[in-house]
Formats: sequence, C-alpha cells, structure tokens
Amino acid sequence: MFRTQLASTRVLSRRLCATRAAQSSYSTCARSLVRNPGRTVPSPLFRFNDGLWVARRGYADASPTKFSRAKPHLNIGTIGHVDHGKTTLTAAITKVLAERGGAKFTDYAEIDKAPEEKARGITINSSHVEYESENRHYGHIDCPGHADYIKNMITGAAQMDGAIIVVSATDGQMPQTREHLLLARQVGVKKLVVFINKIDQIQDKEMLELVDMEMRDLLATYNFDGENTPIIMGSALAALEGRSPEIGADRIAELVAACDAWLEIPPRDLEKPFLLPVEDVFSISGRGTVATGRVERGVCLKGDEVEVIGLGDSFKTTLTGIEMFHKELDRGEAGDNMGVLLRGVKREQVRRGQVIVAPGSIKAVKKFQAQIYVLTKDEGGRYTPFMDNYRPQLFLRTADVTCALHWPENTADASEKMVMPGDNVEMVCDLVHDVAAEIGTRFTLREGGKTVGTGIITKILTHA
Ligand SMILES: Nc1nc2c(ncn2[C@@H]2O[C@H](COP(=O)(O)OP(=O)(O)OP(=O)(O)O)[C@@H](O)[C@H]2O)c(=O)[nH]1
Ligand SMILES: [Mg+2]
Repeated sequence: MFRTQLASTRVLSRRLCATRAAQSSYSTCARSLVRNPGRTVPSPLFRFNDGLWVARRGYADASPTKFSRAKPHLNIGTIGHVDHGKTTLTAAITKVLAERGGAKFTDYAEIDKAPEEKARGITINSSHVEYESENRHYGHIDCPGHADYIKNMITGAAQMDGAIIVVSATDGQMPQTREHLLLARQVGVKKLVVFINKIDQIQDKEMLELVDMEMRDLLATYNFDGENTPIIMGSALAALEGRSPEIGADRIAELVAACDAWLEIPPRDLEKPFLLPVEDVFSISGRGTVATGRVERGVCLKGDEVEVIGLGDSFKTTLTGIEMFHKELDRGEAGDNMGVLLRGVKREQVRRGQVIVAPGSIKAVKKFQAQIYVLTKDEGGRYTPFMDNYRPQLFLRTADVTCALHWPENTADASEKMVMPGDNVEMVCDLVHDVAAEIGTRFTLREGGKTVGTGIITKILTHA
C-alpha cells in the first residue's frame, strides 16, 4: 500500500518541483550578486585559504559573549528545499536553547538578512548563529537562497561537519532536498539529522510514516546511513511561537540531542597526517635544501621520515631540521610557517606545488571528477559559456597546472553541451602534471588572470 502511495506522491512532487525549481532559481539568481571592488574582507567570520574565503573554524571567538573552548565545536547548518522551514528552524533552535541558557535568541528576520561578504568576486551570503547544547558548542549556517547553498558548499564558505536536512511534511522530498543531499555528500558531510517540519499541518499519521520512509530511502541513495539516521518530526513554527510544546519546543530539544549523539566531531587538523605545501625552495650551503611553507595539517618532528609528492617527482627523505623565525625547533604543527631541511635532496628535486607529507598519507593524481561552480560575470567570472575540453589553469594549494575539463563518461551530447556562467556542474579534470590531492580537496580555476570557477574533488580517476 505504501509503495503505490509512494509512487503517486513521487509523480506529484516531481510535477510540483519543476515549477518550484524554476521559480527559486530565478529569484536567487536575481538576488544581488555584486562584484567586489576591493580585496579585503573585514570579517572575523572568514579567512582566506587557497584563493577562497572560508568560514573560520571556531569563528565565534570573535563574539565575546559565550564562546568557550570547554566544549568541542562543531560546524553544522540547515539545508533543504526552499520554504521547508530552514530559517524558522534555526531561529527556533536558538529560542529553545536560549530558554535553557545555551544560546542567545536570534529571531527570523535577523537570520534571514544575511550579511553579504564579497571577496575575489565570490559573493558569500549566509548567516551564522551559535549555540550550545549540553555537550557541544555549535556554529550554525543558514543560507537565504538555493543558489547560495550550492555556491557556499562548493567554495567551502559553509564548511559543515554535519547538517540538519529540513523536509516539510506537507510536500515531502523535493528537488532541492535531493540536490542539497548530493552536495552534502560531495563536500564530505558524513552524517545528517533529518527534521520533518510542519507536522502541525498534517492530520493523517500515515502521511508522516510515508515521508519518513521516503527520506530513509533517499538517504541511502546518497550513501548516508538511511536506517540509523535520526529523523525527528515537529513544527519549527510552533517552537518559535512558543505553543504546543509536544510538537514544538520538545521536538527541538530532541533534535539538538540527536545532533549531539549522532553527528561526529571530525579529526582536527593536528590529528590529521602531516602535510606541508611547498611554497619556496632554497639551497643553504653547507646544510642542504630547505623547503618552506605553511603547515596545512598534522604535526612533524625532527628526524621524521617524509614523502615529497607531485609534479612528476615523488620520493622519500628525512626531515633533518625544522626552522621558524630563524629558530631551530624539534616540532612543527598545523598553522606554522616554517622551513624544513631535507636530507640528501638536491635543490632541483623540490618545487613549489609539491607537498611534503607523512609517508603514504596522500597520493599524486592526474585525473579526477569534481563538482564545480562557474562564476558569473558579475562575480568576476566569464562572460560567455564554455564547452567540453575547456583548458583553464587549476590552482590547488601552491600548485598551478593546466587542465582540460571534460564531461564525465556517458554524458549525452557531450560535444555540444555548454557550461554557462553561474552553473553548478560535475566534470572531469585532466591535469597536465600530477598533484597531491584527495576527495574533498578544493581548487580554483583561473583564466587570463581571473578566477572563473571553484571546485571540490569528488572522485579520483587516475593516480600518477
Ligand atoms: N505551518 C507551519 N509553517 C511553518 C513551519 N515552519 C516554517 N513554516 C512557514 O514556512 C514558510 C517558510 O519558512 P522558512 O523558514 O522561511 O523556510 P526556508 O526553508 O528558510 O526558506 P528559504 O530560505 O526561502 O529556502 C514560512 O512562512 C514559515 O512561517 C511549521 O512548522 N508549520
Ligand atoms: Mg531561509
């Protein structure tokens, strides 16, 4: 019985979405994507990384009110189809937690009038709120429009460790529910919590069961744990308006508890394997070859064995010295700007664009599939579309290599398909030289001195 119902709701929702998707993409495109005239972004919320502005981890230090490092921090956000209640839910969470002393209430209007941060032509448009549960401190991102979600997730502006996907019980899953799920998967979100919203409008209990079943199916389709993912049903609006706690505030509390229990804190930079992108190389007479750069992740100790990877030349060596500000150190860690002395290595063997890493922790790749956001002309990007075999420069960490963009295998009409400025596409990047990269590594595409796109690796196709 469920199956037939399922099929018919699917047909219905497919029809509904076509109209809705069209509406929403027009309205969000029309939203101000203004080109940035300057380069500085005077915001405590973002930092510049690999040519992109990304939300700072623990950005809430900037707010003197509540932030304390006593509780582990997690970045999350609300995702889901337009109008399903993401912003209402965000406001409701702060309201319910404010009553319990874990947040400052941020009302709907405050969240929805997101600050616009403009940098290097990419407009970042998202709202950050913070709150505390029993065990954790959360930074929470809500975006005002569908196009912003896509862009922010690909560029890394909305770096989420976990997410709350909001689905309206009245509509069930819709196109952007699916699109955001796919993107969440692509950008490395491992776990989600589902909030089925607007249950104040549903009389029929079976309808709720149906939405629950459909969501579990859909989660599994995108490789999330469909069986065990917590699904909470409630009404964000009831919680925000302080009525019917059995579907309002109590359900919000249940949602936060589910986030605490189910969403995992990813390993932090210091716990990850060592990686130093090479920025510059010197030869110091009597001592040997020194490579400099800023440690991206992990820790290194003097005497460690390391691997130099990328640009056609990968080999092992030993760190015989670590230096920072002309001082010798025994240990370097993520964030340090340092020089490392490499045993028995000639200057010509090491080049900017390679990485020095813990052996075996990353490989060089020549070809990968990526989710790419193509900047519009108002964002500083191209004026015209491009086709298969477009060849921009790809910037990844300190590497800068030419690449050819192709449609993935089995794409219909690949030779005629165009990519328009403003599009979000999945394409294959074929590099002229190999570089160290992995799933989740971000890069930018540039042409003639301007950024034309940004991307994130979703699948490795060929190792060097
Ligand atoms: N009846 C009812 N309406 C709700 C509930 N939650 C949200 N709404 C209404 O649904 C509409 C959309 O809510 P928003 O929170 O703006 O939805 P959104 O997902 O943030 O929308 P976009 O940001 O435009 O994608 C508003 O009119 C809300 O008042 C709920 O639990 N019950
Ligand atoms: Mg909203």
